[in-house]
Amino acid sequence: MHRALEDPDDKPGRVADAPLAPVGVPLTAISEQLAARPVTESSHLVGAWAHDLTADRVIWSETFRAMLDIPRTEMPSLEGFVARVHPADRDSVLDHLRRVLDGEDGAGFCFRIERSGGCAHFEARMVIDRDREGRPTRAHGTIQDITERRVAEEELHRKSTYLNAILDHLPQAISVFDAQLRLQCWNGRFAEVIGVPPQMLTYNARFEDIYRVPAERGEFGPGDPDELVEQRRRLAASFEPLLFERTRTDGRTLLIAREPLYIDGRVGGLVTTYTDISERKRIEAEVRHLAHHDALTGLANRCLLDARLQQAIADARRGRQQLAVLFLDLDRFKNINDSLGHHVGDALLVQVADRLRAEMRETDTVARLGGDEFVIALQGIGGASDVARMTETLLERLSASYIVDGTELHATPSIGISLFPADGLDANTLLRNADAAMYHAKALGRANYQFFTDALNQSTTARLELENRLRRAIGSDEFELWYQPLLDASGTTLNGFEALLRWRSDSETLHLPSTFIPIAEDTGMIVELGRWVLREACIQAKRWSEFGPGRPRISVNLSARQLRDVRFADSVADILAETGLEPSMLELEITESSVMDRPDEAVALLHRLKQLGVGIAIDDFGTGYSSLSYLKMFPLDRLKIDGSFVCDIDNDPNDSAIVSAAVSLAHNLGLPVVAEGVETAAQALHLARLGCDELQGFHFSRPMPALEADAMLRMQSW
Ligand SMILES: Nc1nc2c(ncn2[C@@H]2O[C@H](COP(=O)(O)O[C@H]3[C@@H](O)[C@H](n4cnc5c(=O)[nH]c(N)nc54)O[C@@H]3COP(=O)(O)O)[C@@H](O)[C@H]2O)c(=O)[nH]1
Repeated sequence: MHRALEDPDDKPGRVADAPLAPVGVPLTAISEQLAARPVTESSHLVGAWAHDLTADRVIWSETFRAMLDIPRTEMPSLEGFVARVHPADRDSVLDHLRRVLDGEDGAGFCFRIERSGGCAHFEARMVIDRDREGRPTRAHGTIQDITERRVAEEELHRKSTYLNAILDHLPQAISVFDAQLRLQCWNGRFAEVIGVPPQMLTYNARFEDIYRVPAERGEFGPGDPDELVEQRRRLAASFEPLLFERTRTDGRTLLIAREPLYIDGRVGGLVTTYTDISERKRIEAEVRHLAHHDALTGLANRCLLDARLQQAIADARRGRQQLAVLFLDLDRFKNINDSLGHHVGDALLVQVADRLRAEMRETDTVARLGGDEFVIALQGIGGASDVARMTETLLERLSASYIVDGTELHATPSIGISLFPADGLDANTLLRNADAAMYHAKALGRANYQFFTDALNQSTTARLELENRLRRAIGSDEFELWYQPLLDASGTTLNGFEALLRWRSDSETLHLPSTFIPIAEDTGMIVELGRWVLREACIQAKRWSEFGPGRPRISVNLSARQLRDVRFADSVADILAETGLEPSMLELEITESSVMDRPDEAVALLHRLKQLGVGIAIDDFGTGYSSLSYLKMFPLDRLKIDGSFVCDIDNDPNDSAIVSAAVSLAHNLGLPVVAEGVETAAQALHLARLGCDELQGFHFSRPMPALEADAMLRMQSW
């Protein structure tokens, strides 16, 4: 810290102030005068002394004696005085006396004496009288107790030492200018922060001289440095509080806080702190970036896409231009993720994002919505043919092979396109329609693009309507369970029923699950609906269990979404407890894909269900992974061979071979096999010969309402 206040110099032998007593006053006069004063320990008392050098006679005043604690009985002498001086100061005192006698101008000196309460400090003045030849004839002088002053100075010194240390340790730079804008106080960082040589910063240095240096370096922007400095000087001279940020030419950002300094109630200067907030700015920018960008690919996220789309729509509306929204989804990306692992999937997404970025113009927005879904907003397009050309290029680039971890991968996109204003006037509609067009592209065989059309519009609208009706239906008793029998291989014994959901939206229309289950899954309604199915099926099975011996088990289909519901196992337990159904009478049918989505979580859930005592069957076996490893991993009770292998089993030897292999695989694992979709007696016979344990299909019975199932059960003896 640099300051105006000089450090107090407590070395004996030097006095900074003017003489306390006039020089040359006759010693006798002083001593008589002083001897008359009371002896007290007061800083303004003065003790006097004289030394007749010719006669070697010393005189001390009463106060002198009192100050130095010398008894009246002691004869005054130079030695007597020196003996009382603090040993550490003796040499310098004697040296001073000697030098003054030798003719040096003797001003004053300081010394200490030891007292019981600590050291007392004295300031001494001394004058030498000389004869005509210049020989010293008499020395005389005064001493004054300056202990109080010294203590105050030491305290001040200690305080300023701490203050300096604190200021130099502060992370901020600090400067204090007085009311005339002259530098009074500053710390080490100040020179560095404003970029001036430290030696330029001196006490009373002028504001304008200091700030000219950064102004000339261009820190205050372009313009005449003198004018720029003058502007700043005028602003500072207003002594108004100020808080502002300044980015330096080296890229660092300073937060500058300026406050008037009040001394005795009046503005006495200006205190300015400079905080380097570059790191904070960097983190803020990073947080802002993260809030608006996808962490994996660095592309815009949903939030930024919405903002950009709204802006682009407003621009397009003003400029009467068109705008295209491309919704892009990678075909079979899930397979890559599942088979090669998420790290490969992620690396692929990053490469896709890079290719998209490379293809797009500055004005376009490329966003990742999550998973393998990307959206591109193209501004200022000429028309649909323009967009088609760009999309074809995109399709070609994205379909070229990728190398991930040294492995060549192939991933094609399906792209849906909507145009502003034709296909929507707001961001949500454009996105929804582009999404619908993308699904259409997928349905048409993937690796292609489709524009949104009126027909699509109609089917999207129809789907939305259905979605709303379904939502209403859940609360209004419009669902029914139908039951399809499961028979033994001979087709004579009823082993169980599969519960199949139906939706009776009015007395006329009975909706099959394929028309509404996918919507219920997409919207999450399946969780509530599935709970209703499970409860209804358990109530029914409990009733049947009371019909008598030969109780049929009940099979209930589960969707992937239900398996992801963390409370699913609890709700199964609750329903069993509520309905009183014996757990072993309930079998849950899950598809391969629904568990392979998150195998670890699925294994845990299936084990919990197993602990409840319910059975678990793999449905549609043969259409998905059909892998031995997962069959071993999951706690299964039955395997249901998909109907697609059954329908042509009598004509296609491959189907027969597949069923045969599946049966031996299941039997080796101790699992019974059900063949579903059995429509003819020949198929039933064929499947029984291949070793299937149970059969299900229209050949035996179509799904039927509960009352019919009741009747069938009562005739169990058929
Ligand atoms: N999550 C839930 N999914 C459910 C529920 N109820 C049904 N579903 C799923 O819907 C799919 C279609 O069911 P549905 O239209 O009822 O068709 C079933 C049978 O009618 C049909 N089947 C049976 N035998 C034959 C046959 O000989 N030929 C033929 N063409 N079709 C036949 O198969 C369907 C039963 O299949 P599966 O479940 O694989 O045993 C259906 O796949 C269910 O997954 C529900 O409550 N929740």
